[in-house]
Amino acid sequence: MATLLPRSRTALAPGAVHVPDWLPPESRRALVEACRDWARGPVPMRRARLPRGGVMSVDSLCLGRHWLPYRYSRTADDVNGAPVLPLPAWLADLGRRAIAAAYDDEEAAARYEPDVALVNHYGPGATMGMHQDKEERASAPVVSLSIGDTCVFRLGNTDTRGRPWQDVELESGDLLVFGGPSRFAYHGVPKVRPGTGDPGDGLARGRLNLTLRVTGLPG
Ligand SMILES: O=C(O)CCC(=O)C(=O)O
Ligand SMILES: [Fe+2]
Repeated sequence: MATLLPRSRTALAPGAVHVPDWLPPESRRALVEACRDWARGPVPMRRARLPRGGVMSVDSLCLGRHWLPYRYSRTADDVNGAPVLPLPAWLADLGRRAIAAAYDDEEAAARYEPDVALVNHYGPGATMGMHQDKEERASAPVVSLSIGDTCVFRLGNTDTRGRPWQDVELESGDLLVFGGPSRFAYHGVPKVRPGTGDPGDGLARGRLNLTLRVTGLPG
């Protein structure tokens, strides 16, 4: 989206860094294409069912390991039981470059070995409630990439899903890393702004989010 003021790298909280416009247009297009390929299977995108009967409004798929509320599995136990696709080496590399960019720390980047990616697509009306990413058994940072429509991302605190929180607009190409003291902060996506994405990204509509994580689970 065209902005009047240039947006700059911002530390939102200790360990939480927003890097606007980090992904160049060709990388956005390549990621959109890759997501399309992954969605062809063996595990299609799905809306996860929550234990109390609700259904998430985002469509999601996983690489490396399958996430379902609230655990990881090698196979897509709540979809079709198929093994999930591996996390491609190029995507883990992108994660390392993201850590280097956010923290300006080449050593932290070299150590970063994500083993899962979660891909979410926000179609019309989709949101994500406040939650912690806590099925992982490691405290390495989460790398989050946004493509398509702009959203309001809400970064809360580590104690409760309520205030204090801060809202930040994530636009197409933005990188957000949350690690260190912010790794287990509550967060969510209360709003996506329809029609704000760049058609050049190759996404017909909605918002795509990829998160890379280190599960710390035995291989
Ligand atoms: O869409 C986003 O920016 C956040 C996604 C998220 O929090 C998650 O997949 O756990
Ligand atoms: Fe999350």
